[in-house]
Amino acid sequence: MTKLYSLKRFWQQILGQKKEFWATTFYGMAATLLLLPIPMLIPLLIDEVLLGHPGKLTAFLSTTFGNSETWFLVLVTVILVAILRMGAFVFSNQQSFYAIKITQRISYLLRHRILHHLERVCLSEYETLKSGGVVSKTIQDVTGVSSFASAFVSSFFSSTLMLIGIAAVMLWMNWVLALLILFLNPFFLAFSKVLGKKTGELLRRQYKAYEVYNELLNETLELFIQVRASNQEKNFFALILDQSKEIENASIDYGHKAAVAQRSSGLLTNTVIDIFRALGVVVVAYSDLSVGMMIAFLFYLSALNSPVQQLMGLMISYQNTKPAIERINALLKLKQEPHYPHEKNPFENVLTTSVTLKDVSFAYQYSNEVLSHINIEAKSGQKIALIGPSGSGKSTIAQILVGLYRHKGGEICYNGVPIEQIGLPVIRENVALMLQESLFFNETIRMNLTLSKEISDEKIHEALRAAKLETFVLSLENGLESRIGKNGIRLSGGQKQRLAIARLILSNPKVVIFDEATSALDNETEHQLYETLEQFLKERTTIIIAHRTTTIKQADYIYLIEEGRVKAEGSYEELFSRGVIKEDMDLG
Ligand SMILES: Nc1ncnc2c1ncn2[C@@H]1O[C@H](COP(=O)(O)OP(=O)(O)OP(=O)(O)O)[C@@H](O)[C@H]1O
Repeated sequence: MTKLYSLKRFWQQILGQKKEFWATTFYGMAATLLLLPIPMLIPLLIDEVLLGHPGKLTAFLSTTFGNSETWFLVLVTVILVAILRMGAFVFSNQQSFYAIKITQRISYLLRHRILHHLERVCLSEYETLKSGGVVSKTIQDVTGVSSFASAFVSSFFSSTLMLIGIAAVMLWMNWVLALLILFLNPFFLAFSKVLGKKTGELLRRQYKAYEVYNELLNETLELFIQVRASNQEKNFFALILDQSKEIENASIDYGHKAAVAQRSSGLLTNTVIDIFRALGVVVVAYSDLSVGMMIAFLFYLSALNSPVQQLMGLMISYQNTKPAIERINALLKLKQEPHYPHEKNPFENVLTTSVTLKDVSFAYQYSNEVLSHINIEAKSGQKIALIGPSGSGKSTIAQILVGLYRHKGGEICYNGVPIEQIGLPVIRENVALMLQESLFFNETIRMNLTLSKEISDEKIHEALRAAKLETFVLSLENGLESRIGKNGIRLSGGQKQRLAIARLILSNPKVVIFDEATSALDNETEHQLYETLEQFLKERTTIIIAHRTTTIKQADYIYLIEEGRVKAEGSYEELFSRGVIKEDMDLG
Protein backbone atom coordinates (compact mmCIF):
# COMPACT_ATOMS: atom_id res chain seq x y z
CA MET A 1 0.00 0.00 0.00
CA THR A 2 1.20 3.51 -0.76
CA LYS A 3 2.26 5.28 2.43
CA LEU A 4 0.12 8.23 3.39
CA TYR A 5 1.55 11.69 2.84
CA SER A 6 2.70 13.45 5.96
CA LEU A 7 4.52 16.58 6.99
CA LYS A 8 7.51 14.36 7.80
CA ARG A 9 7.56 13.18 4.18
CA PHE A 10 7.18 16.78 3.09
CA TRP A 11 10.33 17.79 5.02
CA GLN A 12 12.19 14.78 3.68
CA GLN A 13 11.30 15.81 0.14
CA ILE A 14 12.55 19.33 0.75
CA LEU A 15 15.78 18.17 2.38
CA GLY A 16 16.15 15.46 -0.29
CA GLN A 17 16.83 18.17 -2.86
CA LYS A 18 20.20 18.90 -1.29
CA LYS A 19 21.70 21.10 -3.99
CA GLU A 20 18.61 23.28 -4.38
CA PHE A 21 17.97 23.37 -0.65
CA TRP A 22 21.48 24.55 0.25
CA ALA A 23 21.55 26.95 -2.72
CA THR A 24 18.29 28.60 -1.70
CA THR A 25 19.40 28.73 1.94
CA PHE A 26 22.81 30.15 1.01
CA TYR A 27 21.47 32.82 -1.34
CA GLY A 28 18.66 33.72 1.06
CA MET A 29 21.11 34.17 3.91
CA ALA A 30 23.60 36.06 1.77
CA ALA A 31 20.86 38.48 0.69
CA THR A 32 19.80 38.90 4.32
CA LEU A 33 23.36 39.58 5.50
CA LEU A 34 23.77 42.24 2.82
CA LEU A 35 20.52 43.95 3.82
CA LEU A 36 21.22 43.80 7.57
CA PRO A 37 23.65 46.77 7.92
CA ILE A 38 21.61 49.10 5.66
CA PRO A 39 19.29 50.62 8.33
CA MET A 40 22.42 51.53 10.32
CA LEU A 41 24.47 53.33 7.67
CA ILE A 42 22.55 56.52 6.92
CA PRO A 43 21.48 57.16 10.55
CA LEU A 44 25.14 56.85 11.56
CA LEU A 45 25.88 59.79 9.28
CA ILE A 46 23.52 61.91 11.41
CA ASP A 47 25.69 61.39 14.46
CA GLU A 48 29.05 61.37 12.72
CA VAL A 49 28.50 64.09 10.09
CA LEU A 50 25.58 66.31 11.18
CA LEU A 51 26.01 66.25 14.94
CA GLY A 52 29.80 66.40 14.68
CA HIS A 53 30.72 63.20 16.55
CA PRO A 54 33.21 61.59 14.14
CA GLY A 55 33.00 57.82 14.47
CA LYS A 56 33.97 54.53 12.87
CA LEU A 57 32.05 54.91 9.59
CA THR A 58 33.41 58.35 8.69
CA ALA A 59 36.94 57.38 9.85
CA PHE A 60 36.83 54.28 7.65
CA LEU A 61 35.53 56.17 4.60
CA SER A 62 37.99 59.11 5.02
CA THR A 63 41.05 56.84 5.31
CA THR A 64 39.95 54.50 2.52
CA PHE A 65 39.13 57.26 0.01
CA GLY A 66 41.34 60.12 1.35
CA ASN A 67 38.45 62.60 1.37
CA SER A 68 36.53 63.66 4.48
CA GLU A 69 34.20 66.26 2.99
CA THR A 70 30.57 65.87 4.08
CA TRP A 71 29.09 65.64 0.55
CA PHE A 72 31.66 62.98 -0.32
CA LEU A 73 30.96 60.87 2.80
CA VAL A 74 27.17 61.03 2.17
CA LEU A 75 27.64 60.16 -1.50
CA VAL A 76 29.90 57.18 -0.75
CA THR A 77 27.49 55.94 1.95
CA VAL A 78 24.54 56.13 -0.48
CA ILE A 79 26.56 54.31 -3.15
CA LEU A 80 27.51 51.68 -0.55
CA VAL A 81 23.83 51.22 0.39
CA ALA A 82 22.91 50.94 -3.32
CA ILE A 83 25.63 48.30 -3.87
CA LEU A 84 24.44 46.28 -0.86
CA ARG A 85 20.85 46.44 -2.15
CA MET A 86 21.95 45.43 -5.65
CA GLY A 87 23.89 42.47 -4.23
CA ALA A 88 20.85 41.43 -2.17
CA PHE A 89 18.70 41.76 -5.31
CA VAL A 90 20.96 39.40 -7.28
CA PHE A 91 21.13 36.86 -4.43
CA SER A 92 17.36 37.02 -3.87
CA ASN A 93 16.75 36.25 -7.54
CA GLN A 94 19.02 33.23 -7.29
CA GLN A 95 17.21 32.19 -4.13
CA SER A 96 13.81 32.41 -5.87
CA PHE A 97 15.10 30.32 -8.77
CA TYR A 98 16.10 27.44 -6.49
CA ALA A 99 13.01 27.85 -4.26
CA ILE A 100 10.75 27.53 -7.33
CA LYS A 101 12.63 24.40 -8.37
CA ILE A 102 12.06 22.86 -4.94
CA THR A 103 8.39 23.83 -4.92
CA GLN A 104 7.69 22.47 -8.37
CA ARG A 105 9.55 19.26 -7.56
CA ILE A 106 7.36 18.80 -4.48
CA SER A 107 4.24 19.30 -6.63
CA TYR A 108 5.54 16.82 -9.16
CA LEU A 109 6.45 14.20 -6.53
CA LEU A 110 3.05 14.56 -4.92
CA ARG A 111 1.20 14.24 -8.22
CA HIS A 112 3.46 11.31 -9.11
CA ARG A 113 2.58 9.57 -5.84
CA ILE A 114 -1.17 10.12 -6.34
CA LEU A 115 -1.14 9.05 -9.99
CA HIS A 116 1.02 6.02 -9.28
CA HIS A 117 -1.44 5.00 -6.59
CA LEU A 118 -4.47 5.58 -8.82
CA GLU A 119 -2.82 3.58 -11.59
CA ARG A 120 -3.02 0.48 -9.38
CA VAL A 121 -6.28 1.24 -7.59
CA CYS A 122 -8.58 -1.76 -7.40
CA LEU A 123 -11.74 -1.72 -9.46
CA SER A 124 -14.13 -1.82 -6.51
CA GLU A 125 -12.61 1.47 -5.29
CA TYR A 126 -12.49 2.93 -8.80
CA GLU A 127 -16.26 2.39 -9.08
CA THR A 128 -16.81 4.86 -6.26
CA LEU A 129 -14.46 7.53 -7.60
CA LYS A 130 -15.72 10.71 -9.17
CA SER A 131 -13.18 11.87 -11.68
CA GLY A 132 -13.97 15.57 -11.18
CA GLY A 133 -13.15 15.23 -7.47
CA VAL A 134 -9.90 13.45 -8.23
CA VAL A 135 -8.89 16.18 -10.68
CA SER A 136 -9.71 18.81 -8.10
CA LYS A 137 -7.54 17.07 -5.51
CA THR A 138 -4.59 16.56 -7.81
CA ILE A 139 -4.63 20.22 -8.78
CA GLN A 140 -5.91 22.33 -5.90
CA ASP A 141 -4.69 20.38 -2.93
CA VAL A 142 -1.30 19.77 -4.48
CA THR A 143 -1.06 23.51 -5.12
CA GLY A 144 -2.00 24.09 -1.47
CA VAL A 145 0.86 21.91 -0.23
CA SER A 146 3.39 23.28 -2.70
CA SER A 147 2.57 26.89 -1.84
CA PHE A 148 3.48 26.13 1.76
CA ALA A 149 6.71 24.58 0.46
CA SER A 150 7.33 27.73 -1.53
CA ALA A 151 6.68 29.99 1.47
CA PHE A 152 8.86 27.78 3.66
CA VAL A 153 11.94 27.52 1.48
CA SER A 154 11.87 31.13 0.42
CA SER A 155 11.25 32.75 3.77
CA PHE A 156 11.88 30.48 6.75
CA PHE A 157 15.69 30.60 6.88
CA SER A 158 16.15 34.14 5.59
CA SER A 159 13.40 35.51 7.88
CA THR A 160 14.81 33.67 10.89
CA LEU A 161 18.32 34.94 10.12
CA MET A 162 16.99 38.45 9.59
CA LEU A 163 15.14 38.22 12.90
CA ILE A 164 18.24 36.99 14.73
CA GLY A 165 20.46 39.57 13.00
CA ILE A 166 18.13 42.46 13.79
CA ALA A 167 17.75 41.17 17.35
CA ALA A 168 21.54 41.06 17.78
CA VAL A 169 21.97 44.62 16.46
CA MET A 170 19.12 45.91 18.63
CA LEU A 171 20.51 44.15 21.69
CA TRP A 172 23.82 45.83 21.03
CA MET A 173 22.10 49.22 20.69
CA ASN A 174 19.78 48.97 23.69
CA TRP A 175 19.34 45.57 25.31
CA VAL A 176 16.40 46.52 27.55
CA LEU A 177 14.24 47.68 24.65
CA ALA A 178 15.44 44.83 22.45
CA LEU A 179 14.59 42.16 25.04
CA LEU A 180 11.14 43.64 25.53
CA ILE A 181 10.51 43.48 21.78
CA LEU A 182 11.92 40.01 21.30
CA PHE A 183 9.90 38.51 24.15
CA LEU A 184 6.77 39.39 22.19
CA ASN A 185 7.64 37.24 19.15
CA PRO A 186 6.41 33.89 20.54
CA PHE A 187 3.05 35.57 21.25
CA PHE A 188 2.86 36.74 17.65
CA LEU A 189 3.45 33.21 16.41
CA ALA A 190 0.88 31.71 18.81
CA PHE A 191 -1.64 34.31 17.61
CA SER A 192 -0.93 33.32 13.98
CA LYS A 193 -1.44 29.67 14.81
CA VAL A 194 -4.94 30.40 16.13
CA LEU A 195 -5.74 32.49 13.03
CA GLY A 196 -4.35 29.74 10.79
CA LYS A 197 -6.57 27.11 12.40
CA LYS A 198 -9.64 29.24 11.79
CA THR A 199 -8.80 29.93 8.14
CA GLY A 200 -7.82 26.27 7.64
CA GLU A 201 -11.41 25.25 8.40
CA LEU A 202 -12.74 27.75 5.86
CA LEU A 203 -10.24 26.60 3.29
CA ARG A 204 -11.45 23.02 3.78
CA ARG A 205 -14.98 24.17 2.88
CA GLN A 206 -13.68 25.99 -0.20
CA TYR A 207 -11.76 22.92 -1.40
CA LYS A 208 -14.86 20.76 -0.89
CA ALA A 209 -17.03 23.20 -2.87
CA TYR A 210 -14.60 23.05 -5.81
CA GLU A 211 -14.49 19.27 -5.60
CA VAL A 212 -18.28 18.83 -5.75
CA TYR A 213 -18.51 21.40 -8.56
CA ASN A 214 -15.88 19.54 -10.60
CA GLU A 215 -17.61 16.23 -10.01
CA LEU A 216 -21.02 17.52 -11.10
CA LEU A 217 -19.72 19.34 -14.16
CA ASN A 218 -17.58 16.41 -15.20
CA GLU A 219 -20.38 13.86 -14.92
CA THR A 220 -22.89 16.09 -16.67
CA LEU A 221 -20.54 16.65 -19.60
CA GLU A 222 -19.64 12.95 -19.73
CA LEU A 223 -23.32 12.01 -19.93
CA PHE A 224 -24.40 15.08 -21.86
CA ILE A 225 -26.23 13.16 -24.58
CA GLN A 226 -28.22 11.21 -22.00
CA VAL A 227 -28.98 14.42 -20.10
CA ARG A 228 -30.15 16.17 -23.25
CA ALA A 229 -32.16 13.19 -24.50
CA SER A 230 -33.97 13.14 -21.14
CA ASN A 231 -34.56 16.88 -21.42
CA GLN A 232 -32.85 17.37 -18.07
CA GLU A 233 -30.24 20.01 -18.98
CA LYS A 234 -31.99 22.66 -16.89
CA ASN A 235 -32.00 20.52 -13.76
CA PHE A 236 -28.44 19.32 -14.13
CA PHE A 237 -27.03 22.75 -14.92
CA ALA A 238 -29.08 24.27 -12.10
CA LEU A 239 -27.35 21.87 -9.71
CA ILE A 240 -23.97 22.86 -11.06
CA LEU A 241 -24.88 26.54 -10.73
CA ASP A 242 -25.91 25.95 -7.10
CA GLN A 243 -22.51 24.51 -6.46
CA SER A 244 -20.90 27.39 -8.28
CA LYS A 245 -22.75 29.66 -5.83
CA GLU A 246 -21.36 27.59 -2.94
CA ILE A 247 -17.85 28.14 -4.36
CA GLU A 248 -18.58 31.86 -4.42
CA ASN A 249 -19.83 31.85 -0.83
CA ALA A 250 -17.07 29.63 0.49
CA SER A 251 -14.42 31.62 -1.35
CA ILE A 252 -15.75 34.95 -0.11
CA ASP A 253 -15.83 33.59 3.42
CA TYR A 254 -12.32 32.17 3.20
CA GLY A 255 -10.87 35.01 1.12
CA HIS A 256 -12.31 37.66 3.43
CA LYS A 257 -11.32 35.96 6.68
CA ALA A 258 -7.88 35.01 5.37
CA ALA A 259 -7.32 38.66 4.42
CA VAL A 260 -8.58 39.74 7.86
CA ALA A 261 -6.21 37.21 9.45
CA GLN A 262 -3.27 38.59 7.47
CA ARG A 263 -4.23 42.18 8.29
CA SER A 264 -4.79 41.34 11.96
CA SER A 265 -1.24 40.08 12.22
CA GLY A 266 -0.09 43.22 10.35
CA LEU A 267 -2.15 45.45 12.63
CA LEU A 268 -0.78 43.74 15.73
CA THR A 269 2.85 44.02 14.68
CA ASN A 270 2.46 47.64 13.48
CA THR A 271 0.76 48.68 16.74
CA VAL A 272 3.48 47.04 18.79
CA ILE A 273 6.14 48.70 16.63
CA ASP A 274 4.48 52.12 17.12
CA ILE A 275 4.50 51.58 20.88
CA PHE A 276 8.19 50.72 20.76
CA ARG A 277 8.93 53.73 18.58
CA ALA A 278 7.41 55.89 21.26
CA LEU A 279 9.41 54.00 23.89
CA GLY A 280 12.54 54.68 21.78
CA VAL A 281 11.92 58.41 22.06
CA VAL A 282 11.55 58.04 25.85
CA VAL A 283 14.77 56.03 26.02
CA VAL A 284 16.69 58.71 24.07
CA ALA A 285 15.33 61.33 26.43
CA TYR A 286 16.40 59.45 29.57
CA SER A 287 19.58 57.65 28.42
CA ASP A 288 22.75 58.31 26.46
CA LEU A 289 21.38 56.80 23.22
CA SER A 290 22.29 59.22 20.40
CA VAL A 291 19.67 60.60 17.97
CA GLY A 292 21.35 58.79 15.04
CA MET A 293 21.34 55.51 16.96
CA MET A 294 17.70 56.03 17.95
CA ILE A 295 16.77 56.56 14.27
CA ALA A 296 18.76 53.44 13.36
CA PHE A 297 16.96 51.58 16.17
CA LEU A 298 13.60 52.70 14.75
CA PHE A 299 14.64 51.62 11.26
CA TYR A 300 15.54 48.19 12.61
CA LEU A 301 12.24 48.10 14.43
CA SER A 302 10.46 48.69 11.11
CA ALA A 303 12.72 46.18 9.41
CA LEU A 304 11.65 43.64 12.05
CA ASN A 305 8.13 43.84 10.66
CA SER A 306 8.95 41.97 7.46
CA PRO A 307 10.48 38.75 8.91
CA VAL A 308 7.90 38.64 11.70
CA GLN A 309 5.10 38.99 9.14
CA GLN A 310 6.66 36.32 6.94
CA LEU A 311 7.00 33.88 9.82
CA MET A 312 3.41 34.57 10.88
CA GLY A 313 2.25 34.03 7.28
CA LEU A 314 4.18 30.78 7.24
CA MET A 315 2.40 29.63 10.39
CA ILE A 316 -1.00 30.42 8.80
CA SER A 317 0.00 28.65 5.57
CA TYR A 318 1.18 25.65 7.61
CA GLN A 319 -2.26 25.33 9.19
CA ASN A 320 -3.88 25.58 5.74
CA THR A 321 -1.69 22.78 4.45
CA LYS A 322 -3.23 20.26 6.84
CA PRO A 323 -6.65 20.06 5.11
CA ALA A 324 -4.92 19.70 1.74
CA ILE A 325 -2.81 16.80 3.05
CA GLU A 326 -5.89 15.15 4.59
CA ARG A 327 -7.68 15.25 1.23
CA ILE A 328 -4.68 13.95 -0.67
CA ASN A 329 -4.47 11.09 1.84
CA ALA A 330 -8.12 10.23 1.17
CA LEU A 331 -6.95 9.31 -2.35
CA LEU A 332 -3.88 7.46 -1.10
CA LYS A 333 -6.10 5.37 1.19
CA LEU A 334 -7.98 3.82 -1.76
CA LYS A 335 -7.25 0.11 -1.85
CA GLN A 336 -5.01 -1.20 -4.59
CA GLU A 337 -5.08 -4.27 -6.76
CA PRO A 338 -3.37 -7.28 -5.21
CA HIS A 339 0.21 -7.60 -6.29
CA TYR A 340 0.95 -11.11 -7.51
CA PRO A 341 4.63 -11.78 -8.06
CA HIS A 342 5.52 -12.96 -11.56
CA GLU A 343 6.88 -16.44 -10.90
CA LYS A 344 5.78 -18.41 -13.97
CA ASN A 345 4.73 -17.46 -17.48
CA PRO A 346 2.38 -20.09 -18.94
CA PHE A 347 2.03 -17.98 -22.13
CA GLU A 348 5.69 -18.17 -23.04
CA ASN A 349 6.56 -20.14 -26.19
CA VAL A 350 3.02 -21.49 -26.62
CA LEU A 351 0.33 -20.55 -29.13
CA THR A 352 -2.37 -20.50 -26.48
CA THR A 353 -3.21 -21.92 -23.05
CA SER A 354 -6.02 -23.72 -21.31
CA VAL A 355 -8.23 -21.76 -18.91
CA THR A 356 -9.72 -23.31 -15.78
CA LEU A 357 -11.86 -22.11 -12.94
CA LYS A 358 -11.82 -24.63 -10.08
CA ASP A 359 -14.46 -24.25 -7.42
CA VAL A 360 -14.42 -20.47 -7.79
CA SER A 361 -16.65 -18.24 -5.68
CA PHE A 362 -16.91 -14.49 -5.67
CA ALA A 363 -18.81 -11.59 -4.08
CA TYR A 364 -18.58 -7.89 -4.90
CA GLN A 365 -17.83 -5.46 -2.10
CA TYR A 366 -20.88 -5.08 0.19
CA SER A 367 -22.91 -7.66 -1.76
CA ASN A 368 -23.94 -11.33 -1.56
CA GLU A 369 -22.14 -14.11 -3.33
CA VAL A 370 -22.44 -13.65 -7.11
CA LEU A 371 -20.50 -16.77 -8.13
CA SER A 372 -20.74 -19.95 -6.14
CA HIS A 373 -18.34 -22.92 -6.57
CA ILE A 374 -18.00 -22.52 -10.33
CA ASN A 375 -16.07 -25.14 -12.31
CA ILE A 376 -15.31 -24.28 -15.94
CA GLU A 377 -12.63 -25.50 -18.29
CA ALA A 378 -11.53 -24.38 -21.73
CA LYS A 379 -8.90 -26.69 -23.10
CA SER A 380 -6.01 -25.21 -25.03
CA GLY A 381 -7.29 -23.88 -28.38
CA GLN A 382 -10.91 -24.73 -27.49
CA LYS A 383 -13.83 -22.36 -28.02
CA ILE A 384 -16.26 -22.40 -25.11
CA ALA A 385 -19.39 -20.35 -24.55
CA LEU A 386 -21.05 -19.07 -21.40
CA ILE A 387 -24.76 -18.45 -21.67
CA GLY A 388 -27.36 -17.62 -19.11
CA PRO A 389 -29.95 -15.05 -18.11
CA SER A 390 -29.11 -11.45 -17.36
CA GLY A 391 -27.44 -10.99 -13.98
CA SER A 392 -26.43 -14.66 -13.71
CA GLY A 393 -22.72 -13.79 -13.35
CA LYS A 394 -21.25 -14.31 -16.84
CA SER A 395 -19.48 -10.92 -17.07
CA THR A 396 -18.24 -11.38 -13.54
CA ILE A 397 -16.51 -14.59 -14.63
CA ALA A 398 -14.89 -12.71 -17.53
CA GLN A 399 -13.68 -9.98 -15.21
CA ILE A 400 -12.17 -12.24 -12.58
CA LEU A 401 -10.40 -14.16 -15.37
CA VAL A 402 -8.28 -11.08 -16.08
CA GLY A 403 -7.99 -10.18 -12.39
CA LEU A 404 -10.17 -7.05 -12.53
CA TYR A 405 -11.74 -8.38 -9.31
CA ARG A 406 -10.16 -10.84 -6.92
CA HIS A 407 -11.94 -14.20 -6.65
CA LYS A 408 -12.79 -15.20 -3.08
CA GLY A 409 -12.38 -18.95 -3.21
CA GLY A 410 -11.07 -21.65 -5.52
CA GLU A 411 -8.44 -21.28 -8.20
CA ILE A 412 -8.14 -19.67 -11.63
CA CYS A 413 -5.41 -21.14 -13.83
CA TYR A 414 -3.86 -20.68 -17.25
CA ASN A 415 -2.21 -23.92 -18.40
CA GLY A 416 -2.52 -25.11 -14.81
CA VAL A 417 -0.66 -22.10 -13.33
CA PRO A 418 -2.72 -20.12 -10.78
CA ILE A 419 -3.05 -16.40 -11.61
CA GLU A 420 -1.37 -15.58 -8.28
CA GLN A 421 1.86 -17.01 -9.71
CA ILE A 422 1.56 -15.34 -13.12
CA GLY A 423 1.04 -11.71 -12.18
CA LEU A 424 -1.74 -9.46 -13.44
CA PRO A 425 0.25 -7.48 -16.06
CA VAL A 426 1.35 -10.75 -17.73
CA ILE A 427 -2.23 -12.01 -17.78
CA ARG A 428 -3.56 -8.80 -19.30
CA GLU A 429 -0.79 -8.78 -21.87
CA ASN A 430 -1.90 -12.21 -23.09
CA VAL A 431 -5.62 -12.43 -22.35
CA ALA A 432 -7.85 -9.99 -24.20
CA LEU A 433 -11.24 -9.13 -22.78
CA MET A 434 -13.59 -7.57 -25.30
CA LEU A 435 -16.60 -5.91 -23.80
CA GLN A 436 -19.99 -5.15 -25.26
CA GLU A 437 -19.21 -1.48 -24.94
CA SER A 438 -15.62 -0.82 -25.82
CA LEU A 439 -14.29 2.57 -24.87
CA PHE A 440 -12.60 4.89 -27.31
CA PHE A 441 -10.47 8.00 -27.18
CA ASN A 442 -11.66 11.17 -28.86
CA GLU A 443 -8.86 10.66 -31.36
CA THR A 444 -8.15 9.19 -34.81
CA ILE A 445 -9.03 5.66 -35.93
CA ARG A 446 -5.31 4.92 -36.09
CA MET A 447 -4.70 5.97 -32.47
CA ASN A 448 -7.70 3.98 -31.27
CA LEU A 449 -6.39 0.91 -33.04
CA THR A 450 -2.76 1.12 -32.07
CA LEU A 451 -3.14 2.92 -28.70
CA SER A 452 -0.08 4.91 -29.82
CA LYS A 453 2.11 1.85 -30.46
CA GLU A 454 4.19 1.76 -33.69
CA ILE A 455 2.29 -0.59 -36.03
CA SER A 456 2.64 -0.66 -39.82
CA ASP A 457 -0.27 0.43 -42.06
CA GLU A 458 -0.19 -2.99 -43.65
CA LYS A 459 -0.90 -4.72 -40.34
CA ILE A 460 -3.58 -2.18 -39.46
CA HIS A 461 -5.38 -2.78 -42.76
CA GLU A 462 -5.09 -6.52 -42.30
CA ALA A 463 -6.82 -6.21 -38.92
CA LEU A 464 -9.48 -3.87 -40.37
CA ARG A 465 -10.13 -6.35 -43.13
CA ALA A 466 -10.54 -9.18 -40.65
CA ALA A 467 -12.92 -7.05 -38.59
CA LYS A 468 -14.90 -6.13 -41.73
CA LEU A 469 -14.25 -2.45 -41.31
CA GLU A 470 -11.71 -1.76 -44.04
CA THR A 471 -14.23 -0.68 -46.70
CA PHE A 472 -15.76 1.81 -44.27
CA VAL A 473 -12.38 3.29 -43.25
CA LEU A 474 -11.28 3.58 -46.87
CA SER A 475 -14.50 5.42 -47.70
CA LEU A 476 -13.69 8.13 -45.14
CA GLU A 477 -12.04 11.26 -46.49
CA ASN A 478 -9.19 11.04 -43.98
CA GLY A 479 -9.02 7.25 -43.75
CA LEU A 480 -7.09 6.10 -40.70
CA GLU A 481 -6.61 9.71 -39.63
CA SER A 482 -10.37 10.33 -39.27
CA ARG A 483 -11.38 11.40 -35.79
CA ILE A 484 -14.17 9.37 -34.21
CA GLY A 485 -15.45 11.89 -31.65
CA LYS A 486 -16.03 11.50 -27.92
CA ASN A 487 -16.09 7.79 -27.15
CA GLY A 488 -16.54 7.06 -30.85
CA ILE A 489 -19.82 8.99 -31.14
CA ARG A 490 -19.38 9.40 -34.90
CA LEU A 491 -19.50 5.62 -35.40
CA SER A 492 -22.50 3.29 -35.30
CA GLY A 493 -22.75 0.64 -32.55
CA GLY A 494 -21.70 -2.08 -35.00
CA GLN A 495 -18.78 -0.01 -36.36
CA LYS A 496 -17.56 0.57 -32.82
CA GLN A 497 -17.64 -3.16 -32.08
CA ARG A 498 -15.75 -3.90 -35.29
CA LEU A 499 -13.18 -1.23 -34.47
CA ALA A 500 -12.73 -2.90 -31.07
CA ILE A 501 -12.31 -6.28 -32.77
CA ALA A 502 -9.65 -4.83 -35.09
CA ARG A 503 -7.89 -3.46 -32.00
CA LEU A 504 -8.11 -6.90 -30.44
CA ILE A 505 -6.57 -8.54 -33.51
CA LEU A 506 -3.69 -6.07 -33.45
CA SER A 507 -3.00 -6.79 -29.78
CA ASN A 508 -2.36 -10.42 -30.75
CA PRO A 509 -3.56 -12.10 -27.52
CA LYS A 510 -3.18 -15.80 -26.69
CA VAL A 511 -6.60 -16.15 -25.04
CA VAL A 512 -9.68 -14.17 -26.10
CA ILE A 513 -12.82 -13.48 -24.09
CA PHE A 514 -15.77 -11.92 -25.90
CA ASP A 515 -18.24 -10.51 -23.40
CA GLU A 516 -21.30 -9.82 -25.57
CA ALA A 517 -18.81 -8.23 -27.92
CA THR A 518 -20.90 -8.81 -31.02
CA SER A 519 -24.34 -8.25 -29.58
CA ALA A 520 -24.78 -4.95 -31.46
CA LEU A 521 -24.44 -6.74 -34.77
CA ASP A 522 -27.34 -8.43 -36.52
CA ASN A 523 -27.30 -12.24 -36.71
CA GLU A 524 -26.02 -12.30 -40.27
CA THR A 525 -23.15 -9.79 -39.73
CA GLU A 526 -22.20 -11.49 -36.48
CA HIS A 527 -22.08 -14.84 -38.24
CA GLN A 528 -19.91 -13.40 -41.04
CA LEU A 529 -17.61 -11.77 -38.51
CA TYR A 530 -16.97 -14.97 -36.59
CA GLU A 531 -16.35 -16.70 -39.91
CA THR A 532 -13.74 -14.08 -40.78
CA LEU A 533 -12.22 -14.33 -37.33
CA GLU A 534 -12.09 -18.10 -37.60
CA GLN A 535 -8.47 -18.11 -38.69
CA PHE A 536 -7.52 -15.66 -35.92
CA LEU A 537 -9.42 -17.58 -33.24
CA LYS A 538 -8.45 -21.05 -34.45
CA GLU A 539 -5.19 -21.10 -32.56
CA ARG A 540 -6.48 -19.27 -29.52
CA THR A 541 -8.54 -20.43 -26.59
CA THR A 542 -11.76 -18.44 -26.87
CA ILE A 543 -14.51 -17.78 -24.36
CA ILE A 544 -17.69 -16.34 -25.82
CA ILE A 545 -20.30 -14.85 -23.53
CA ALA A 546 -23.64 -14.36 -25.21
CA HIS A 547 -27.38 -14.12 -24.81
CA ARG A 548 -28.23 -15.43 -28.26
CA THR A 549 -27.94 -19.11 -28.96
CA THR A 550 -27.06 -18.27 -32.57
CA THR A 551 -23.78 -16.79 -31.33
CA ILE A 552 -22.73 -19.96 -29.54
CA LYS A 553 -23.41 -22.53 -32.22
CA GLN A 554 -19.74 -22.39 -33.15
CA ALA A 555 -18.62 -23.25 -29.58
CA ASP A 556 -17.01 -26.61 -28.81
CA TYR A 557 -18.50 -26.66 -25.33
CA ILE A 558 -21.16 -24.59 -23.57
CA TYR A 559 -21.82 -23.73 -19.95
CA LEU A 560 -25.22 -22.49 -18.83
CA ILE A 561 -24.84 -20.15 -15.86
CA GLU A 562 -27.77 -19.40 -13.59
CA GLU A 563 -27.64 -17.51 -10.29
CA GLY A 564 -23.88 -17.77 -10.14
CA ARG A 565 -23.73 -21.53 -10.63
CA VAL A 566 -23.14 -23.84 -13.58
CA LYS A 567 -26.64 -25.22 -14.22
CA ALA A 568 -25.83 -27.30 -17.29
CA GLU A 569 -22.92 -28.00 -19.61
CA GLY A 570 -22.19 -29.88 -22.82
CA SER A 571 -21.88 -29.46 -26.55
CA TYR A 572 -24.50 -27.43 -28.46
CA GLU A 573 -26.09 -30.63 -29.76
CA GLU A 574 -26.20 -32.19 -26.27
CA LEU A 575 -27.79 -29.16 -24.68
CA PHE A 576 -30.13 -28.79 -27.62
CA SER A 577 -31.24 -32.42 -27.42
CA ARG A 578 -31.76 -32.06 -23.63
CA GLY A 579 -33.95 -29.03 -24.31
CA VAL A 580 -31.68 -26.71 -22.31
CA ILE A 581 -31.30 -24.45 -25.32
CA LYS A 582 -33.50 -23.88 -28.30
CA GLU A 583 -32.86 -22.62 -31.80
CA ASP A 584 -32.74 -18.77 -32.00
CA MET A 585 -33.42 -18.45 -28.30
CA ASP A 586 -32.50 -15.16 -26.57
CA LEU A 587 -31.66 -15.73 -22.92
CA GLY A 588 -31.47 -12.02 -22.15
N1 LIG B 1 -19.37 -3.85 -9.88
C1 LIG B 1 -20.36 -4.47 -9.27
N2 LIG B 1 -20.59 -4.26 -7.95
C2 LIG B 1 -21.57 -4.91 -7.32
N3 LIG B 1 -22.39 -5.80 -7.92
C3 LIG B 1 -22.22 -6.06 -9.22
C4 LIG B 1 -21.18 -5.41 -9.96
N4 LIG B 1 -21.24 -5.85 -11.23
C5 LIG B 1 -22.26 -6.75 -11.29
N5 LIG B 1 -22.83 -6.86 -10.08
C6 LIG B 1 -23.93 -7.78 -9.75
O1 LIG B 1 -23.46 -9.11 -9.97
C7 LIG B 1 -24.47 -9.90 -10.55
C8 LIG B 1 -23.92 -10.57 -11.82
O2 LIG B 1 -23.68 -9.56 -12.76
P1 LIG B 1 -23.00 -9.86 -14.19
O3 LIG B 1 -22.76 -8.58 -14.84
O4 LIG B 1 -21.86 -10.76 -13.99
O5 LIG B 1 -24.19 -10.66 -14.91
P2 LIG B 1 -24.30 -11.10 -16.43
O6 LIG B 1 -24.70 -12.52 -16.39
O7 LIG B 1 -23.09 -10.77 -17.17
O8 LIG B 1 -25.51 -10.19 -16.90
P3 LIG B 1 -25.79 -9.60 -18.38
O9 LIG B 1 -26.03 -10.76 -19.27
O10 LIG B 1 -27.02 -8.80 -18.17
O11 LIG B 1 -24.60 -8.81 -18.76
C9 LIG B 1 -25.66 -9.01 -10.77
O12 LIG B 1 -26.59 -9.25 -9.74
C10 LIG B 1 -25.11 -7.61 -10.66
O13 LIG B 1 -26.05 -6.76 -10.07
